[in-house]
Amino acid sequence: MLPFTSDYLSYLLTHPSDSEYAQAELPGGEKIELIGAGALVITPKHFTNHCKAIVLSAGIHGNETAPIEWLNQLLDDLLKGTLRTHHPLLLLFGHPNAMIAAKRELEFNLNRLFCGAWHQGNSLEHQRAAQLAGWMSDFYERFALERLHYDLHTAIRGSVHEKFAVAPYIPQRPHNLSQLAFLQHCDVNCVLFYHQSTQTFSYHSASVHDAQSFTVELGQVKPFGHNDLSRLRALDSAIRRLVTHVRVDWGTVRYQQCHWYQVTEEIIRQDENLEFNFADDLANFTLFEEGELLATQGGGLIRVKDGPKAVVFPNAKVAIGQRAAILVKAMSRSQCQHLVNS
Ligand SMILES: O=C(O)CCC(=O)N[C@@H](CCC(=O)O)C(=O)O
Ligand SMILES: [Zn+2]
Repeated sequence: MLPFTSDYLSYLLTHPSDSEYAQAELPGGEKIELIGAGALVITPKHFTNHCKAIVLSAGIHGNETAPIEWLNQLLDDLLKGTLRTHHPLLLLFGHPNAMIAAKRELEFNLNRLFCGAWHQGNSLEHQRAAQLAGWMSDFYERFALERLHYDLHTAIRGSVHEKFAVAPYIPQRPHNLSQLAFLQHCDVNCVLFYHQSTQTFSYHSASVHDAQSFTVELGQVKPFGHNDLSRLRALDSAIRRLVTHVRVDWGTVRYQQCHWYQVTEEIIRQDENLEFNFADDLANFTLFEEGELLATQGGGLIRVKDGPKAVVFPNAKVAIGQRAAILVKAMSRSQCQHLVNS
């Protein structure tokens, strides 16, 4: 029996370290297992090899509450039996202790500790990254199906593109156009194609497990109870369609609506003195022209090269040695069209 009947999030926030295993049968006959704090596996009674092993994660950063609330609602509908899944699901509530503290992170940025980086420390975040990666690995091995992972976040700043995805850098693998079309069904028309390997959760699932995965940014950070979940209606419908059908044809990418960007470089915080040359509330994707001054650091000037370029995720307060911003270059209409037709 599960220790909750609905609203798992409320249970989790009062039992963040409860690691008891529990299982139950859902009204539709699927098996639900609570495999640890914030981790649930749902297995349909019958599934074929056309099905997919789907991981949905939210709250890797504790204060990014809209996707956490959304995931809790999805789980509620599975618990009630008003939503039934044809695919094995792993639902992960990333960082319960940071959720309770209403903070992005406690000591370390959890989303920089995957791909084995969890071995480099013993903080709560290092332990949690190892645990989340272990659950993911067990799940994907158990089902031996095509693998999907959507890691849902919200951004610190406002954004020119309210919703956008980061596609991990897997150079040996062509872009999956059906996944890009799926993102459009989620109202995510903006995609950043990363230029190098990272230690994020979505890069972990793509590089270690060959999953089709994305970090998906779904608006701006707000406290629990202050989100307008109607902004996630398209994502909600697309994911419900994904889980309730054995196969969905997401159609072709509508390249006229694509705002795709190539990531060209990262600004790394090298010391205490990194300062951006723009306002704290500058929106993500604000464009800077060739030669414009972006930041000063260690007495040096960081200017735009090969502009215009847009700035995404600027944050001068990240830990030293971490990514303090990324610079992206918009892909032209013909580059998008070329990718779509490739
Ligand atoms: O708004 C911000 O500055 C950060 C929002 C956020 O958490 N973004 C993710 C992106 C992960 C990726 O690059 O795939 C992060 O920084 O971890
Ligand atoms: Zn985040």
